[in-house]
Amino acid sequence: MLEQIDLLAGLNQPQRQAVTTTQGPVLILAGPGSGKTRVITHRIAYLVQHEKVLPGHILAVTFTNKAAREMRERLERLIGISAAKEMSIGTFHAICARVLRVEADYLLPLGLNRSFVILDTDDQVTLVKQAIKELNLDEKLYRPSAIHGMISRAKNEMQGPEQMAEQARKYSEEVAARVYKVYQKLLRQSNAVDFDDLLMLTEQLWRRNPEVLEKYQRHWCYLHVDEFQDCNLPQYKLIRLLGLGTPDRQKGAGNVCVVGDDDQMIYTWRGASAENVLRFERDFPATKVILLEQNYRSTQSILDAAQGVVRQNRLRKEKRLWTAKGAGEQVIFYEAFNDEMEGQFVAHEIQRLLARGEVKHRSDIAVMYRTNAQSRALEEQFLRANIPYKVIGSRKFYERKEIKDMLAYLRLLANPDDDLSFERIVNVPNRKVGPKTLGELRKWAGTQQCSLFVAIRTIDQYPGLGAAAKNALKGFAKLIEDLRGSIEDLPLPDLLERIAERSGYGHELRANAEEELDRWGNVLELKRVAEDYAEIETPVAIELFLENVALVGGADTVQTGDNGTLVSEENSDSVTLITLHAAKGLEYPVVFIVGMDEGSLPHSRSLQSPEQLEEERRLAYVGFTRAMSKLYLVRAKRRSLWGETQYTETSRFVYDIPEHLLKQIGVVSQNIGSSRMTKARQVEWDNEYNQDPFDDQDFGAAIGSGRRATTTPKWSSTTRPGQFSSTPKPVRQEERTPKSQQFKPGERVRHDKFGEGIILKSEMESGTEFVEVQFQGKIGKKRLSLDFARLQKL
Ligand SMILES: Nc1ncnc2c1ncn2[C@@H]1O[C@H](COP(=O)(O)OP(=O)(O)OP(=O)(O)O)[C@@H](O)[C@H]1O
Ligand SMILES: [Mg+2]
Repeated sequence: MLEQIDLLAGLNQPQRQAVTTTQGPVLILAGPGSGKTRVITHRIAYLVQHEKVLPGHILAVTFTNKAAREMRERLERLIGISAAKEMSIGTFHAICARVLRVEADYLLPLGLNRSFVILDTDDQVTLVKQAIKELNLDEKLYRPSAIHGMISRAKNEMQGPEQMAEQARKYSEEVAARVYKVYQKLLRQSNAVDFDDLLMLTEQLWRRNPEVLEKYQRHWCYLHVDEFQDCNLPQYKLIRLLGLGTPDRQKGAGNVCVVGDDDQMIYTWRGASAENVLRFERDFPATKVILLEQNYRSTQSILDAAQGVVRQNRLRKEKRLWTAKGAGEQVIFYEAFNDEMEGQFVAHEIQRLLARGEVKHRSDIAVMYRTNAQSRALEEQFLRANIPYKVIGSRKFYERKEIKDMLAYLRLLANPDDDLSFERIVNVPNRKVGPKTLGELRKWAGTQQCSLFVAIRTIDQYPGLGAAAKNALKGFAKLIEDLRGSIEDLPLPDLLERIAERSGYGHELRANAEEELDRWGNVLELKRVAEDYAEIETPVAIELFLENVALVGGADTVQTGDNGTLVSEENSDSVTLITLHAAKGLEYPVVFIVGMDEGSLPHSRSLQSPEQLEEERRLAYVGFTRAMSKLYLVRAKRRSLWGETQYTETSRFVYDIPEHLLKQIGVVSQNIGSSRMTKARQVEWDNEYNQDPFDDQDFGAAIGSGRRATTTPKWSSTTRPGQFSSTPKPVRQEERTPKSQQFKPGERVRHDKFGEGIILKSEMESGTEFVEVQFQGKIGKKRLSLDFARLQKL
């Protein structure tokens, strides 16, 4: 028998009120960390334990599957596994999919049956493409991803093709409405629905069939919704239909409890709207509004820093939020020279926190970023530093499909006999080389005792394949031959670009719509990695590049599960890498947010629109407020955005943090002469950072000087980030005598500690030669200043 836990003991007064107000509509509006999710969980347990509500009558809607899992686990601990099992806990999409399968008979007139499939975003875009073709529209003029986005937005506003056409103000919208119609037809023809359909169809089903609605109203008579601020219109309507309660109740008096925080609304691009709260109060006039003001998660410094950022938004209601945790530490701000060193800093700092016992478990640490492609630089450094990590919401960078595909192209160019790579990409993008053709080609290669690629040369002699299949194969072979022909002329990054363009794969990836899995962004990030090899002869560059990739993406990576999280590391102690969007609702003792620069956060796409900027601000707010005791804001002064290296500016959000709450550590930036280029010159650690792991001088030398540069001006904790770029400080007291460049890309060198390597790049900066070297094995790439590093030519 499960011991009864006092469900109210650990709650403050308004939280108790929220838990015990079990009848009628309840709206909880409160800031991050104030216990909204905890209140929902305890309320559900309370309903079962005290009010003897049957668990089957309880529905809880969460924003992600992960959140649903966590809530279920919490409830298992509070009221036992068997009771928790009977409850419905899931995302809107999951719940709707279940309803639709049960009520599949109602879908028959629409051309759907019980075994309908739910298309993922890639498949949805493919279907949009097909619809565009069917309408004889030019795919170049009407990008499938853009049209797909417009259709999805229309669906989120609950418009069908006709309504979309009626409301169209621009020609492109008219076109999209036409595509929408064909797209829906194609969906139904293949007995398929997209994500938006799940919501719309359920809403329609309930609205048009009162008897069905009533069944669910009686079944799920206690409704809970977490992250209410991010509901879109169909989701809101589902809440309203269900929440109105059974027909024998007074209108608008159902047992519906929604919790949210308008400052954390980060999905307006999916149709979330600030109207929700107003609508709710209008639709449910009996609503009891409960405010929670105590934050139990973060220190006051973290809260104040976060509020400094979100307070700049115009369209918001001020909320009170305080914590009993005390001021805590300042927020730490660090500027790295480039994104590689940004990752290096995070990795070293994590090691330092663990070594000093400041953090016990790696799972207490999360590193957050704006876009998935940003995980690459971090992953590379974590692998080098042997820090176990898991990527949430996406696969590890080198396991992402588009990256594996691009690398397979490169491998095949380097080695045409690489059958594994051949098989991976012979039909990527689709060239009509199906499994059957491939099977026949394998047979032919078997009889000829050669690789698949070589077998194509003689494929005309093989009777087992038709002309169309042979032509498809020959077309592919020609593509690879042509690309091989350009190896000598093109630097590695350009070669990657040519592969993407000539193969048509780039076009296909750009057509992909999903914001959160920006596949083309990942390919550009791969190209960025290749930039480091641009100055080396391409055949050697390919070899080094693939070697480096094998090192960071190879042996020690673990299999991933369906949802992209690591299976075998799921329960092991690892650091979490996660996008800001996916981090909503979560909390960690230590949070690093990387990419705190203009263009990354706020994202470059948002800079033109005040509304989108406000959303970026809320996103930063969500990120900051995930931290319990330590928050690091990290940025790179030089970053490659969309494949090009640029000097960046500190994120405007950093400047919104009250000065006394921010402590800058690390590199001083400087204006050199008339050049506008900001350069990293000096490293200096505050006293408390003296036990830093950079003792080995590896990092210091890498940035240019290291702790030996005792003349570095020490700055106070009140210095504002970015200020350095306008107030140059002396670097060295002695004058430098200009030296000439000693190393060239491609040269082999030896370093006392790092061993043998190859020079990738050499550049002079203010009289100092900086080289980038790829060392063998785990050491990998390093940027060294020749003022300090001793390199011997081999
Ligand atoms: N009364 C309380 N006493 C002790 N700890 C509490 C109390 N209320 C909440 N907490 C703790 O505070 C943390 C934040 O709570 P919770 O995640 O429920 O906040 P939230 O309002 O849902 O935040 P977010 O808006 O970020 O989703 C959790 O660790 C939770 O267990
Ligand atoms: Mg929450």
